[in-house]
Amino acid sequence: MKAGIVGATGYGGIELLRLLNNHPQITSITLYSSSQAGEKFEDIYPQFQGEQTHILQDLVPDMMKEDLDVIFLATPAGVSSQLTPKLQGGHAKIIDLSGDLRIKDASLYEQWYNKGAAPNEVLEKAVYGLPEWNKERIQDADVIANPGCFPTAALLGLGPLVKEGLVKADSIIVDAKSGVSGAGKNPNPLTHFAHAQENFQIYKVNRHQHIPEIEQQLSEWYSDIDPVTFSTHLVPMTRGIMATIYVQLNKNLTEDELRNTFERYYTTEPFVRVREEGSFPCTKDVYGSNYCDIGLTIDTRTKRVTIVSVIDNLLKGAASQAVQNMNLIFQYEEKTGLSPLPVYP
Ligand SMILES: NC(=O)C1=CN([C@@H]2O[C@H](COP(=O)(O)OP(=O)(O)OC[C@H]3O[C@@H](n4cnc5c(N)ncnc54)[C@H](OP(=O)(O)O)[C@@H]3O)[C@@H](O)[C@H]2O)C=CC1
Ligand SMILES: CC(=O)N[C@@H](CCC(=O)OP(=O)(O)O)C(=O)O
Repeated sequence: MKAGIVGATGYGGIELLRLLNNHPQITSITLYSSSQAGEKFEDIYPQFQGEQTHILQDLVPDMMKEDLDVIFLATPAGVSSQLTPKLQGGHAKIIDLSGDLRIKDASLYEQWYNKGAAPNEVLEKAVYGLPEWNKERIQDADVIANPGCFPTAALLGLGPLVKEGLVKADSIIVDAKSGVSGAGKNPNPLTHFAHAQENFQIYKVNRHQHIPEIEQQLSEWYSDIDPVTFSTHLVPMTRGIMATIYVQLNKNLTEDELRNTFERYYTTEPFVRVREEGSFPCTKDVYGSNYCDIGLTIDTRTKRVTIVSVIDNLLKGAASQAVQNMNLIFQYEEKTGLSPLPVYP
């Protein structure tokens, strides 16, 4: 299988290269760059020197869509909305890591991303690539909208209770924290080392672009769901996301019934691990892996459920989830090439 990575010099692209390089079905990987075509990738990132070298290529959509089997777009918002129409309709499957193809309502995308949306024909074709919840549609897809990092953690944590109609519709609060690699390779005033280290800050309060993505999926599971409160914080660590989720139930459940609801959905899922009662995950438990670990409990005083969901933002939140989607599309075993265990400590 021949794979191409657009945006290969970015954090998501680099992780894709690392994963695809170890994927047994991938025979060639072509890297594309909009700003450094002609340069050797290994000169820019010497840590990747090895048996193979990669010259960064210019984007030629007409050739790419026929020559490649799968194209990953690891580009900033606003790029794949323009590029996907040029790459569609050929031989290659497209997996977009950005937010451009996730939100079905073009005007909602424009409102939250402050950019022009992809054409409706593209949005209609794009399948939301959350494998644990959308496997069948992913298997038939030509274009995948890979979920956002925060939505992956939030939705895997909320899915079983919302899908079962157990959550009071107006009670959802998602309090999320991310490491700085979530913002990509270029520092900005928020993520600059001098500002971010020894600091803990909330950002994009009530205006984070992942809010409509989370609400879109929740309302597919349960149409009467109300808007959610979703807050994001920057933590001075390189990678990792923790979403601490609070919901109220509309019926009483015991701890066992609560855990069983999650187990029913996730025991057959290779990358979601639900903790025993009293155990809660931290970000290092999934560092460098495709796992989402979930811990949960009910507060008998407030009747509120606390769900803790952790992922590696660059992996289950981006690159490895994209490879999981590729495996499903091409009918490889879902775990192929996704090295099973986290890096610890
Ligand atoms: N970082 C994370 O944890 C996550 C990121 N995402 C999303 O994935 C995408 C990639 O993220 P990330 O890797 O962190 O971002 P980076 O900023 O690290 O990298 C993006 C890359 O895109 C390329 N690029 C920039 N402009 C263009 C353009 N006009 N056309 C083609 N390529 C361009 C650049 O490479 P070059 O100049 O060589 O072309 C750049 O290296 C983003 O949309 C992001 O929001 C999603 C989930 C998690
Ligand atoms: C730490 C940090 O800044 N994280 C980014 C994640 C952005 C992202 O992944 O954006 P899309 O999913 O919309 O492509 C943020 O909160 O905006």
